[in-house]
Amino acid sequence: MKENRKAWIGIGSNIGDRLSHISSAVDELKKNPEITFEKISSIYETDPVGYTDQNPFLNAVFRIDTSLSPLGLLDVLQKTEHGLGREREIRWGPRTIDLDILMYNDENIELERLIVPHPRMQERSFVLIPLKEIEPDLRLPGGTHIDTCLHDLSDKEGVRK
Ligand SMILES: Nc1nc2nc(S)n(CCO)c2c(=O)[nH]1
Repeated sequence: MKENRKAWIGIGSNIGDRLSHISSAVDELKKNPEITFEKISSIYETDPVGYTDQNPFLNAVFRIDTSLSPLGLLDVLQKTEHGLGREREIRWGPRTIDLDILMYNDENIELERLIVPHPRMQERSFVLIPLKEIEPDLRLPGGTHIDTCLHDLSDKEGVRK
């Protein structure tokens, strides 16, 4: 019997009917017998960071319980993205749906395909604000309390419920 593991996933969309893309992706993942949704944040409207010349995103974060391995989970997320028409044109560019593994248990993973914890999560209010909603007392990888991390970020006003 495989023991189950916790994973935190970031979801985002900034093309087309963003809300329906997000709810379709969640519905698709909920059908997977190896994934149990435990918590899901509100959906936030967020200003684009990184590549800023694009439409605003809708973002959320959810926690799952899963028997999938990290790469097994990545495969399921990428299949879900492709099923919703995600085309990886510009790496940082607009996308119908984006599913990122933020954390997987307390594991550190450094693979070509997968780096966990997500290397940019601690500098992104569009991740930390929804994450704090579902995990208010979370200590981020490296031990920093999520409030401390959020306090230092300057892009908080770019995240709106
Ligand atoms: N607000 C916001 N900005 C972003 N920039 C990139 S790249 N992405 C894609 C996630 O890696 C986002 C996003 O999801 N939300």
